Amino acid sequence: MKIFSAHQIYEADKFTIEKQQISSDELMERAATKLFEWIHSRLRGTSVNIQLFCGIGNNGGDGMALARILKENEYAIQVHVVNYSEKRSKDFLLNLERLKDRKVWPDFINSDSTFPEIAPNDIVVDALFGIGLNRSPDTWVGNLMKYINASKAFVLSVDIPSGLPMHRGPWDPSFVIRANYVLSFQVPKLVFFLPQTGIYVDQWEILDIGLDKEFLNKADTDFELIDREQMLSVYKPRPKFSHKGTYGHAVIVGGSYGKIGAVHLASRACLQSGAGLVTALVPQCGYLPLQTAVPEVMVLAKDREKELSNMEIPFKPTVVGVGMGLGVHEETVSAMGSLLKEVKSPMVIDADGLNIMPKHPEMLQEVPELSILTPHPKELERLVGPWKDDFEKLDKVKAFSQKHHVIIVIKGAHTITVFEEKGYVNTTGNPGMATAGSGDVLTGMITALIAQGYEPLHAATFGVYLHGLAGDMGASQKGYEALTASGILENIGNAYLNFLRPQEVEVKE
Ligand SMILES: NC(=O)C1=CN([C@@H]2O[C@H](COP(=O)(O)OP(=O)(O)OC[C@H]3O[C@@H](n4cnc5c(N)ncnc54)[C@H](O)[C@@H]3O)[C@@H](O)[C@H]2O)[C@@H](O)CC1
Ligand SMILES: [K+]
Repeated sequence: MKIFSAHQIYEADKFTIEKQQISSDELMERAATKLFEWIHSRLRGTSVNIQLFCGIGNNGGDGMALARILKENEYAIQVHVVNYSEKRSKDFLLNLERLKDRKVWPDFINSDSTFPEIAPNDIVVDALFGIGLNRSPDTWVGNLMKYINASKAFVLSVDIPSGLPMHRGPWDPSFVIRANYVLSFQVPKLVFFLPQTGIYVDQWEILDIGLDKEFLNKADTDFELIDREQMLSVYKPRPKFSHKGTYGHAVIVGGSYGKIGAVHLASRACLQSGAGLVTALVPQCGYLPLQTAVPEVMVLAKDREKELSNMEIPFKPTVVGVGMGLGVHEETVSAMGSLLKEVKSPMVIDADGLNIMPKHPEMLQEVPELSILTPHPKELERLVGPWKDDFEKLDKVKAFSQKHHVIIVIKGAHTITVFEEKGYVNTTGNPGMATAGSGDVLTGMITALIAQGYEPLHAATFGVYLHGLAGDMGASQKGYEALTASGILENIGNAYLNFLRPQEVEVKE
């Protein structure tokens, strides 16, 4: 599913209005009707007090139109116009008049007004600002937002939590509505998925307001949501007459004294994600534990006892995954330099494999094109430098990806895979996966997909998707706290099964 910028959404609105020969207020009416249907299907006429806080632009217009439809259906409503500007939109004014025609008189909140009381059982509809926010809300409007946030009421935001700009972090983090639920028109918004702004959104859902499908399909967007449907188009079924050679020989390079477990996790994850053969390249201390714990994995134990000083691979592997538990011993660093010179095909680089790079920038030049780097936030900062907000971070990562022609997997609640100009936002996973070794499992999985012939970008997005799904399945058995990297690993098979199972189609009444 594509993620559109504000500019693209306005374009889609305009295009739809022209093509379908409707007026802008008809589109607003559609939006408001969808909002009403969502609310009505849940409340079914329950007597609850609904307080609508409406701005003076089109987001406020949506709120006003919704208020009218709620009133027509005998809901108890109170409408507040938050009068933050004289520049009222045409469709807002039209819907204000329509509301007055129904004998509903909104109260107008200005900078010196006392805010209305909000009871814990009320429902607040937040229609202050939509995607048109382009500067910080005035202090009194911000204070109203804080007041709404401090209430115990359920807050339903129209399109986007008010106060969140579409293109940058908020000017003041306390001047943003914290939404229990966001009903967003037609397309998801990037801010729902970024760590600094996703915190304002508990749950979100898309309402289809009938924007032109052809326009939406054709548009080129900077970001995309990775979902099951898309991954199914990437998935490579295993042919009957295949053999283990068909699925490649992956080499996992890593480990040092006390950190052999990282290689254990990555190698097992690599096998369980479908690689034909897996060899672990480790220092001597890794030989016995790996041979004992994972009989399916071949082990190449190099000369030193406690760390790798030689990463020579005596055959041509399909793919190399490197870095987990490696340490940063001087000789390990130099061995890594040689490995990078040796390998010409895309690699997967994680953990210490990444930590080595910023101190040895010359190594970055040796990273094969289309390699996949999987940094967590600290590792990422070392690679691209600090950022002031998530948007700057994404810009920096895109620039880095373009410069070095590599794929970067920004790990987080919604992992974003970046390749050149574009970001792919993952939708699986849960907070239970923030646990030791989770990243080693991911590296093993992505390495396995490359071994099986997936092109690197697909290996990264599909690997991230499956890893999250395996984590979700693990968490459903054990809960977040008890989920471990082994728990994720054990569910890779279940994740594949779940992913490939035909989904039940929801039958509408
Ligand atoms: N035809 C359409 O374009 C549709 C628009 N829709 C709604 O329209 C919204 C966008 O509406 P608008 O573009 O009118 O913008 P908003 O309603 O988001 O914002 C209101 C206006 O206030 C001004 N403004 C921005 N920041 C401000 C600030 N900090 N203080 C004071 N004034 C500020 C801007 O001029 C902006 O246009 C969407 O989020 C959606 O809810 C929906 O009705 C669907 C159809
Ligand atoms: K809003």
